[in-house]
Amino acid sequence: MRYSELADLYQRLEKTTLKTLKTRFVADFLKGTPDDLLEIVPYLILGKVFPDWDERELGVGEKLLIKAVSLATGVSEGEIEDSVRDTGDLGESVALALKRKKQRSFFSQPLTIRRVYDTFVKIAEAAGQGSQDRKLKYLANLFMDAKPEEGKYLARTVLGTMRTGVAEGLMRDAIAEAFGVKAELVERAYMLTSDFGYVARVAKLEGDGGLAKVRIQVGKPIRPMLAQNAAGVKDALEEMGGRAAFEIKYDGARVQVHKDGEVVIIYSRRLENVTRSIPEMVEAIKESLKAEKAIVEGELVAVGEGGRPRPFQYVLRRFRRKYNIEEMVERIPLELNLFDIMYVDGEELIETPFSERRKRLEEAVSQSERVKLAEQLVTDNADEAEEFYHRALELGHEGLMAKRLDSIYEPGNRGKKWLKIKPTMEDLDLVIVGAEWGEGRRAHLLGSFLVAAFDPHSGEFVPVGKVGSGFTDEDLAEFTKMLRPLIVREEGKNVEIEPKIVIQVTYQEIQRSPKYRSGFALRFPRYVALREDKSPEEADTIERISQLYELQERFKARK
Ligand SMILES: Nc1ncnc2c1ncn2[C@@H]1O[C@H](COP(=O)(O)OP(=O)(O)OP(=O)(O)O)[C@@H](O)[C@H]1O
Repeated sequence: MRYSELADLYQRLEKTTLKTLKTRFVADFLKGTPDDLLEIVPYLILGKVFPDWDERELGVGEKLLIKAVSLATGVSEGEIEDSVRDTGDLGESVALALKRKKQRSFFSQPLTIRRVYDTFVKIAEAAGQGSQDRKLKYLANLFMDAKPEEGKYLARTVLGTMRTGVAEGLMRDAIAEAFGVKAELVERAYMLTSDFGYVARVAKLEGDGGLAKVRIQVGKPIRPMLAQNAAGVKDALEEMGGRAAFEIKYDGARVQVHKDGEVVIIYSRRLENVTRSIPEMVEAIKESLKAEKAIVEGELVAVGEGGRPRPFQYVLRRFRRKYNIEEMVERIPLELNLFDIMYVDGEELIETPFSERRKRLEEAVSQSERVKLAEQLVTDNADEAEEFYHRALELGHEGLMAKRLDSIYEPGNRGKKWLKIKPTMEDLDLVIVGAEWGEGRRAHLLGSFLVAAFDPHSGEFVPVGKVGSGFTDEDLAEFTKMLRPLIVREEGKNVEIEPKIVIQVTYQEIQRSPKYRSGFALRFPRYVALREDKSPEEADTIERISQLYELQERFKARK
């Protein structure tokens, strides 16, 4: 299949904002995709080469890409850079450079999707000495045979800046439409395997029946089950029917561990493979997890003096580190608090009640200094739970989780089977969708950021406020650098930004307001931290804000 067909699809997707139309375009394309490409095409459509949980990445930056295009077209690197400054869009500039190319090489071969993908794999796998040169050569070869439009999308794929507005929900619907299968079954299979390529293949070749039989697989991350807020311990206990498991809510980063014999893979909350950044945990898990094959979940916490937890950003620093990891092992010691088990030695446990899963977890793990079980109290006594809650806070933890004893594990669901209890109003994790250039000394920096919540029904991001405080000068410089490539449109001082970056925002209150389409506005929003561990679709939703609003009003009424 020709790559030009895919380029054509990207172009059509870019030209419409209508979700139904986009879904149809993607569905038609998938329908026409041959079986052997079905595992890779959904990801290419999403603007990715590999699923997020795949450890491979291209490792190609803007500089190398420009060099490759220069090599392929004879247009100098300087000229391409100038052009990027003019167009503000590298993809566009690559297309322009390809248009200027004097002559098509005599041996030029039309690009196929297979060739593009195989080249990407080679680029991702190039390592060690001379790898930059090899990557350059592979890329230049692709651009040599690319038509301008193809070049544009190749560049965007390589840099991860595709802007076709296709997200997970749309892909799910498109797979269902393409192969005439039920969207719920596609969703279910995806929640269990996080693999659109695999799901698309099963949908096509085995239909609804095949999808319904999809099981979790060691080595493919399961979408995490999530929690809602509770106003307090008492409310939580009531909601759970009078008796519940309370656990410490550790303030770290959630991880999902897949063990298969000697192989241990650790996924972050975003289901990215973070194994390499925490080698000491891999060893500790191998020792503690007695089962041969297992999938377990827990919260990874950075421990400070006297065993007190440090803020979750420390764990994220560990995840980010690519070099001199050993030094970080010393500087930021970690502890894993396991709280769930989804699979053990051939047995799938997600439909097993939580109380039983906990037992299985206890059996599968022998605790050590680095690997522990989340501290738990099963009770029907509100005072006892309250006491546990206060002790958790005193020890420096975030609060408690309450879990229904009879609940199954619901991948990707934020239901009422798990509730979190925290002392303050919850900070929100919101997506940056716009910004404003500063003034005077800060004219070259983006200053105030329009933040939005996710609406899973429409797949859109709906603004709820503007955040201008809480940033240091360094933060603003970093955000400007990060957001510049994501600028979609500029109008005067205002810029529209592609929803990619999630930040944690604190605020005084949620207000009802006609100012935004969401109907809500944050009062005194303030930046707290960058949430690199969350994708835009994992940001807080409009429903959640509405729930928090109701909780807030209840709190107020009580006071
Ligand atoms: N004992 C525990 N059981 C379950 N989750 C826990 C536990 N301790 C800490 N956590 C963390 O709390 C989170 C549960 O809250 P929620 O489902 O709302 O996730 P979240 O959106 O990441 O929220 P938050 O920002 O509060 O961590 C889990 O994702 C996990 O990272």
